[in-house]
Amino acid sequence: MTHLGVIGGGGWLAGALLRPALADRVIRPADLVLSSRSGQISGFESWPRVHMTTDNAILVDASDVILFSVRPEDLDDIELDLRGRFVISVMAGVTVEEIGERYGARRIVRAMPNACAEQRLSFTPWFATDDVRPSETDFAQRFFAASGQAHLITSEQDLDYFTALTGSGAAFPALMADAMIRHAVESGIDPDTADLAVRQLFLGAATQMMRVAETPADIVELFMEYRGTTAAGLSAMMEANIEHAIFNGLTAARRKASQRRT
Ligand SMILES: NC(=O)C1=CN([C@@H]2O[C@H](COP(=O)(O)OP(=O)(O)OC[C@H]3O[C@@H](n4cnc5c(N)ncnc54)[C@H](OP(=O)(O)O)[C@@H]3O)[C@@H](O)[C@H]2O)C=CC1
Ligand SMILES: O=C(O)[C@@H]1CCC=N1
Repeated sequence: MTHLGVIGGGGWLAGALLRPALADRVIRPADLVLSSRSGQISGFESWPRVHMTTDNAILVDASDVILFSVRPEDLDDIELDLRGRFVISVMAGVTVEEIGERYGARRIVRAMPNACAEQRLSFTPWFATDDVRPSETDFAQRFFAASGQAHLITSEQDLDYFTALTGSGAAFPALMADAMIRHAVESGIDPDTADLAVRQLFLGAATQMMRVAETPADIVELFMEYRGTTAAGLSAMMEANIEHAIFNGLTAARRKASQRRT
């Protein structure tokens, strides 16, 4: 079995990825080492054999696979020699070139999961350098598949785009959901009921969009054809140029994802 070391293993994303992988036995608890700066790591109480450390060198010595899950700005404090080692990174905007330059590794997988990993509902595109071995790509696929849909891609540049589109997880839908809840409350619906109604709406909408053959555009068109209440709402949102707001948001997030290199 693979020995996995996760630098930043106490963080939000690491926990969201690791709990499904542990539950599915992709990794054995005794073969997992997590590091943090503070030594404060919670969320692994069900797996008491997981090792925890504040020393990344100890983590590296104990691991076949080193997964980086720290915030990009924290990399400057991490000095390691990872020549000849297999490295996975989930860090936004950190290229394989940068990882290679900093740490000497050549066998690198870069992935962009999202925090829906905790619910096993991440969309996780991942990219591998040419030198990565078949057993290592197999591990990466199994590891990311435990927490959602793992999708091998061949263009590293596309990862910056996916950082904006799907790495953001619930954030963009949550913005729309929050506006709907606030409108409902302003219209006299009690807050708890508004909250429940909108959460259930998003669950229903996402489940339906995943299960029916029609595309999201088809669904919009279907409601427009009724020329009823929903069409009135959709038309007003289109007139207010909701598409423009969404395009601007994704463009800004995409720009930020590649900003470290500009
Ligand atoms: N959260 C998300 O939705 C997503 C995050 N990402 C990427 O994942 C990465 C992690 O994000 P996230 O989990 O949200 O961040 P968090 O801040 O939740 O976690 C970062 C972790 O890194 C630890 N850390 C920082 N410096 C060191 C160090 N020198 N040695 C060991 N551990 C260290 C922190 O420890 P301590 O708390 O003790 O300081 C903390 O446990 C980022 O690069 C982000 O871009 C990608 C997609 C989605
Ligand atoms: O917002 C961020 O920077 C990180 C990367 C993608 C999701 N969270």
